[in-house]
Amino acid sequence: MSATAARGFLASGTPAGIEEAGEPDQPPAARRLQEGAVVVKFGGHAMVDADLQRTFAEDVVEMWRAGLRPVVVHGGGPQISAMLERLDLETRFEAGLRVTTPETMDVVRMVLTGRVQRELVGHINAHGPFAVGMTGEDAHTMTAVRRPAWVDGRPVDIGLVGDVVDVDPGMVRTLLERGHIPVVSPVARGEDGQVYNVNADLAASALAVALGAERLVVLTDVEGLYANWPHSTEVIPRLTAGALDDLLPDLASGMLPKMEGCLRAVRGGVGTAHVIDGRVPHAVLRSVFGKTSPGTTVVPDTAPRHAEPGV
Ligand SMILES: Nc1ncnc2c1ncn2[C@@H]1O[C@H](COP(=O)(O)OP(=O)(O)O)[C@@H](O)[C@H]1O
Ligand SMILES: CC(=O)N[C@@H](CCC(=O)OP(=O)(O)O)C(=O)O
Repeated sequence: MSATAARGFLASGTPAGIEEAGEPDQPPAARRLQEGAVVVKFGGHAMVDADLQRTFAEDVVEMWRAGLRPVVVHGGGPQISAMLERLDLETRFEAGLRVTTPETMDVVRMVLTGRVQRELVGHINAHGPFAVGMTGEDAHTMTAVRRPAWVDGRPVDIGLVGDVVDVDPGMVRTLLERGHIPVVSPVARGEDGQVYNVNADLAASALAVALGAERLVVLTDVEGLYANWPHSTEVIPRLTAGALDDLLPDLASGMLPKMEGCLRAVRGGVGTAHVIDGRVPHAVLRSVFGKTSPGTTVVPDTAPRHAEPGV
């Protein structure tokens, strides 16, 4: 779907490929979502293609034009790994999280805030003066503590990896109220004076909870959560928080922080959390305005079995 078609969808109807979502001038999902923020996490694997970055930016601006309040939290794992490799620095992951030495942390901060965030801000601002980049450090938005990790039941030291324990959403709210689209890098401050590397899925989830967001939408490089991966690529379309909780210990690394983030989000009051395929152009618009979201939807335990349009 082109940007013009996407605009057409919001303005006057439904282009091919998107299910009818409601009245043509403004889909019901849009009306409902205007009440709250929609936190969109753009994963590093989904953003390796410049065209996808551009269509992602178009989607975010279209959401804004429809009256929604999008907040972007970006990843950048592959981009960090590429830079570490160029610098001849070793990198490894434990339980889906990058083992972060002080030297690694410098590179993480440089790549996320100096490059990935700037690129996204640039793509969004090609459409107008919307995006403002910030990190979790700014205005004490995210406070983190060192995250403990276990592998096979044994504790492992993963260094300066943070778990967000406090979010002050004031600055993000101020930006939203002033009509901006915040673009947030997943770096947080610690009360111990350290800067922490936070997995972007978990940062997005914590921010969504603090904002009381209507939705968390996580873009990645697969169609959703696969049942029995890597043996099958059958997508689980819908999960309650309780069912996801049971599944979590069996998940492999990439999906682990994503699904943990979705679980924390819905348990923290976010309406629904969605994992969708960011390789599909305009996936965000399909998720937010379609009758049902593609990919995997996580709902609170109390959610009605037959969800409303747009869920
Ligand atoms: N159950 C699963 N379903 C789908 N993908 C899975 C699953 N378990 C592990 N994965 C892996 O997780 C990856 C997505 O996580 P990740 O590489 O961290 O992406 P991102 O950069 O979007 O955060 C997929 O490409 C896939 O290889
Ligand atoms: C602690 C930790 O693992 N932090 C991540 C932060 C970036 C991220 O999460 O990027 P994706 O969403 O693209 O995976 C990292 O260093 O790769």
